[in-house]
Amino acid sequence: MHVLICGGAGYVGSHMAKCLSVAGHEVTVLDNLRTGHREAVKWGDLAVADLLDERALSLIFSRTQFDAVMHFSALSLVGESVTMPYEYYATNVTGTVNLLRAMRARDVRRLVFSSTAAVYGQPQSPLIDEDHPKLPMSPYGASKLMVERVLSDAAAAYGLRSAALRYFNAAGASADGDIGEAHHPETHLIPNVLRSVLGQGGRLKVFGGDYTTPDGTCVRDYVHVDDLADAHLRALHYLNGHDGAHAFNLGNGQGFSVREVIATVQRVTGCDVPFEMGARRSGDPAVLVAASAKAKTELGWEPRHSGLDTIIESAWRWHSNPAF
Ligand SMILES: NC(=O)c1ccc[n+]([C@@H]2O[C@H](COP(=O)([O-])OP(=O)(O)OC[C@H]3O[C@@H](n4cnc5c(N)ncnc54)[C@H](O)[C@@H]3O)[C@@H](O)[C@H]2O)c1
Ligand SMILES: O=c1ccn([C@@H]2O[C@H](COP(=O)(O)OP(=O)(O)O[C@H]3O[C@H](CO)[C@H](O)[C@H](O)[C@H]3O)[C@@H](O)[C@H]2O)c(=O)[nH]1
Repeated sequence: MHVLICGGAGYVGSHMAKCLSVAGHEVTVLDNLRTGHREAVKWGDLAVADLLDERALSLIFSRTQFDAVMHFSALSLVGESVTMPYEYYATNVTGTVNLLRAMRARDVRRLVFSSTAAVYGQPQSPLIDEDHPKLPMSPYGASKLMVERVLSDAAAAYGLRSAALRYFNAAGASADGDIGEAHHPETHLIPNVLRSVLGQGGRLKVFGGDYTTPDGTCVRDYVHVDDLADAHLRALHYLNGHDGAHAFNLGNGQGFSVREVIATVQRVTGCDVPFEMGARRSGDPAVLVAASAKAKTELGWEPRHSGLDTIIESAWRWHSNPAF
């Protein structure tokens, strides 16, 4: 297959490009390089374009007949989305509708879409499954849920087959250290803990120690980026035999607190983590853990790099010697 990867210069998308390439597929990356990196595009061609530029999209689709699209492009910081909602809805919703129109014009009928646990909002049960109420608390989460609605409507109107993969906390890096997470500024926990060990960015600030969790810090479900890529590949194959718009949670089903992440980093790196306790970050639920039974049953997905040690070891390898 020849797969177009929108956002393939970013963190998850670049691991996807590698995974598809290793599986023998051809890849083209479309990215505006806003948060992505040219150096992360090592598999397939790069078309530098913005999803808001319909002419550029139509040109890219006229050059190649893609078999499917994987769509990672987005603005994806919860806090930032609250302060600049127009940009978030434009990129995440309008950009996606532009992409879907370009696909329709060329009769490309399969899409795997990066959704998020943020579509659920405040958890109403310890484990979140796909039927959990969807009450996003930020423009970011709302924009992803809107796209999921568009995908359902597109299935009914145009026969688009899609899978929305709702990831929990993507983490880790490629085992051989050639690509990894490189967000500037970095907001995610694991890279920030590692940066504090490396003396970059000062002491780690722990956002809140007074949550109703066993040690008072927030609990999250960390899933290795290569396991996410594997799930996307499985979702793509799933769409060969299934009409409609589908959604799957992707997580390990096991939560780790911020303090547990810090302790694991200390163990894996053999270094102390300089940190201080700070105030809660607004919008952070105390616990977010996935029930991913649906992805296991229907996609045959099983996370293989799911241990927190494995995730942190791979991230440590990358952050100690990043290629970009
Ligand atoms: N990282 C996580 O923990 C996480 C969790 C849940 C969901 N997600 C979702 O997964 C996807 C990938 O996340 P990531 O961490 O790799 O993000 P990222 O920022 O590293 O990658 C996004 C890519 O999209 C590109 N992009 C942004 N706007 C664009 C536009 N208008 N046109 C073309 N390209 C554009 C960026 O340049 C970047 O390369 C996002 O959709 C995000 O919402 C991520
Ligand atoms: O420097 C930091 C960074 C994070 N945290 C804490 O660590 C936990 C994890 O935070 P991340 O920023 O790494 O991840 P989030 O759970 O906030 O966000 C992730 O999950 C969301 C779904 O709820 C979205 O999908 C988002 O894109 C994705 O990064 C949170 O409790 C946060 O408060 C800190 O204490 N200090």
